[in-house]
Amino acid sequence: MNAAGPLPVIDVSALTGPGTGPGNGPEAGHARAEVARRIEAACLDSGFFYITGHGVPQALISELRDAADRFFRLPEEHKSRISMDRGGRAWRGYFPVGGELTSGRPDLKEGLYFGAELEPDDPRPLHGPNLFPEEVPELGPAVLAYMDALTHVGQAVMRGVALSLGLDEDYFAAGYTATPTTLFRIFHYPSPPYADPEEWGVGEHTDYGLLTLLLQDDNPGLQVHTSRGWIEAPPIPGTLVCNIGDMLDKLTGGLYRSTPHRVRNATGRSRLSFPFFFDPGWDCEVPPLPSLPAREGGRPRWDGLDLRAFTGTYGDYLTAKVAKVFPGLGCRVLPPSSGARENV
Ligand SMILES: O=C(O)CCC(=O)C(=O)O
Ligand SMILES: [Fe+2]
Repeated sequence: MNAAGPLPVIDVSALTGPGTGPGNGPEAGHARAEVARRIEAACLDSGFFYITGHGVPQALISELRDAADRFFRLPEEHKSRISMDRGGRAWRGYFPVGGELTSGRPDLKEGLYFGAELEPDDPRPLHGPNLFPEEVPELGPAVLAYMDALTHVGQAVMRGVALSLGLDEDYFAAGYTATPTTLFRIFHYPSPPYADPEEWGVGEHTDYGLLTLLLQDDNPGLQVHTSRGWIEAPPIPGTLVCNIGDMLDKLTGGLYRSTPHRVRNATGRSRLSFPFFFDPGWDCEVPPLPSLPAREGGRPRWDGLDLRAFTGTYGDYLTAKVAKVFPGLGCRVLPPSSGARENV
């Protein structure tokens, strides 16, 4: 592991607080511009940074962690009462260790998948009601409150991203994220022996959407593939790790790269992590931003994929990705005629 310098920590409170509206004075605008400059530097470098000043109450974070910890300590037969098989096309619920294949191999993690709470008859794949455990009744309310809080953080960071790209601060909120796709997962990485060096908690991958906002417990494990090599992104109390996903890469024509990362829990303890995905609306197509100069080439992606070649909606992209990491579920979420699978 290359011990290159740590990732930047950016205080985003200027983006979450009162904005540049009438009566707020020029200072608010200056503060936002400064945060945007730091976000730009981080996105041009590794695409990964920590944020502070996000405004998510510590009490809510503690409630969520405690409830998740209680859930993963339940016996397997209780956890599997909300198994993903029961969530169907909504892609919700619990999956056991080895149940997800991020890099074509089973991950050494178990987890819970959540999303916006919707009706069972929602026609879109990956949309519908959540499956919450009866054994831990406090988990459901904590998840929904946390997703709500993180949606605000996502909008705030995207204001900074917009400013960093020379766009109006509400550029994304007025379009791509007017109705964002929001997904939330809780992962538990047991502390396995890792006899095989090719075994990972989460295999190397990039994230699919615009931004990922990751809450970690006290245990390290996340590794990021920067241009200087693999570095660790250990937990820093009070922060969230923020990284950009494939859709922001695609929108910026590769100017902001979505960076591969992976997880190995070698602490000897259990590790919990809470990634929240803040993504474009389901029906949005995501061509390069018209305001940016067209860019040719650039370094090849880790997986050889050319994001510019994909032309469908974000919903198409996400559904095809999910079909790959959960092959059993894929046949249920992807219509047989979908061509998206081949392109992603
Ligand atoms: O668990 C982590 O620290 C990261 C998880 C991750 O990369 C993901 O869910 O996309
Ligand atoms: Fe990820």
